[in-house]
Amino acid sequence: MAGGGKVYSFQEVRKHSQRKDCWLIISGKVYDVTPFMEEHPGGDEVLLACTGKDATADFEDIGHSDSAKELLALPLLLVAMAFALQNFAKTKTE
Ligand code: HEM
Repeated sequence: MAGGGKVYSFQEVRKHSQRKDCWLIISGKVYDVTPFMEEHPGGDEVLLACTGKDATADFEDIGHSDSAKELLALPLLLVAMAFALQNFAKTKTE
């Protein structure tokens, strides 16, 4: 969550709608997905397309796996690092 438990107005969240500064609203929580943009398996474009609005339906409708949903409870910087490591390991074993 961006800011750990802070309450944001929609106007404030909407200011963060760029590739290098991207916040998403999912199920009433604000996520700073900036560090996750490059590592998101669905790509950064879909994330960008979901800024500045409630992205809950988009997140649900795509049919994310249970493990993808569980990632929402973790700091996205750590999630991004884990994905980067996983991809790096793949390039070493292929
Ligand atoms: C912080 C929020 C998000 C996280 C942690 C996340 C995580 C993931 C993960 C782990 C996958 C791999 C497939 C899976 O396990 O389900 C995935 C795929 C995908 N995600 Fe997300 N996602 C997020 C937000 C979104 C949003 C808002 C959209 C907008 C529609 C989206 C669209 C997609 C798409 C299109 C795929 C590819 C599906 C496929 O090719 O199988 N994601 N995401």
